[in-house]
Amino acid sequence: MSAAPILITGGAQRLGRHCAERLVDDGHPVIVSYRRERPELEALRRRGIVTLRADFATEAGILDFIARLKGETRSLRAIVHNASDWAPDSRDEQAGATFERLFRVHMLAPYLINLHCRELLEACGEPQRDIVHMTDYVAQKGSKKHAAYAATKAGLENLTLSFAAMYAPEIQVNAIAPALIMLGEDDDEAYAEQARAKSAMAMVPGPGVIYQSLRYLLDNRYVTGITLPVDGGRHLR
Ligand SMILES: NC(=O)C1=CN([C@@H]2O[C@H](COP(=O)(O)OP(=O)(O)OC[C@H]3O[C@@H](n4cnc5c(N)ncnc54)[C@H](OP(=O)(O)O)[C@@H]3O)[C@@H](O)[C@H]2O)C=CC1
Ligand SMILES: Nc1nc2c(c(=O)[nH]1)N=C([C@H](O)[C@@H](O)CO)CN2
Repeated sequence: MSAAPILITGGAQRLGRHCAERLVDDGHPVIVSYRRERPELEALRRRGIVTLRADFATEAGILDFIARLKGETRSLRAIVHNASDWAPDSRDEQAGATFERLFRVHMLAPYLINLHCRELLEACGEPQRDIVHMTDYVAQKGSKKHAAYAATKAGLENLTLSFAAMYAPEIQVNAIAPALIMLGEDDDEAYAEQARAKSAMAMVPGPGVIYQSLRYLLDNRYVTGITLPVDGGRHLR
C-alpha cells in the first residue's frame, strides 16, 4: 500500500514550496494547494506533487477545496496549514473586509479542513499523523501595521490547543511560529538590515530552518499542543 500523502496549503512558493520539495526528497507523496496558476507549478508537478487549486477567502471556497481533496486521496499522513495572506491593516472602508478575509484564510480554513479531514488522517496506516499550523511570532506580540494578521494568527495558535486536545492520541497537532524567515521580493537592503536587527541572531535564515522544525514535529511521537518558536530570539531584543 502506497504511503499516505502530506498536504501543504499554499505550497506554490517560498516556505511551503521549500517544505513540499524537501518532503518529496524524504520520500513522502505531497499534495499542495495553490491560489494562482503559474509556470513554477509545472516544476512541482514534474516531481509528482499533486497541485489542487484553492481560495480560502470564502467558506464556499474552503468547502470546495475539501471536496476536491477528498476526491484526490482517501488518507493523509499530515496537514500543514501554511497558506497565509500577510496583508497590512486597511485604514479605509476595506478594513472590515480585510479582517474577515484574514480570519477565513488563517482560522476558518484550518478549522474546517481539520474538522472535515480528520477521517483522512485517521485512515492513514502509519503510526503517526500530524496537523501543523504555521503561525507567527507576532501572534504573541501584536503588530502596529498588521493587527488583523496578528490577531488571526493568534486565533490559529489557540486552535492548536483545542485540536490537540480533541484529536489526541491518534493525531498530533502543533504550531510553528516563525519570524523573518525569508524577505519579500520588494524588500530592499535597508529593510533587510532593519529586520535583521529585530532578533538576537540578526540573520534572515531562509526556509531550511522551517523544514528542520517541521521534520522535528513529523518525527516526534510525543509532542502535541505546542507552538515551536523559530524566530532568532526576537523575545530577547
Ligand atoms: N516568510 C516569513 O518570513 C514568515 C512567514 N510566516 C508564515 O509562514 C507561512 C509561509 O510564509 P511564506 O512562504 O512567506 O508565505 P506566502 O506569503 O508566500 O504565502 C503562502 C501562500 O499562501 C497562499 N494564499 C494567500 N492567500 C490565500 C487565499 N486566500 N487562499 C488560498 N491560499 C492563499 C498564496 O498562494 P498563491 O501564491 O497561489 O496566491 C501563497 O503562495 C505563512 O503562514 C506565514 O504567515 C510567519 C513569519 C515569517
Ligand atoms: N504570509 C506571509 N506571512 C508573513 C510574511 C510573508 O511573506 N508571507 N512575512 C513576514 C515577515 O518576514 C515578517 O516576519 C518580518 O518581520 C511575516 N509573515
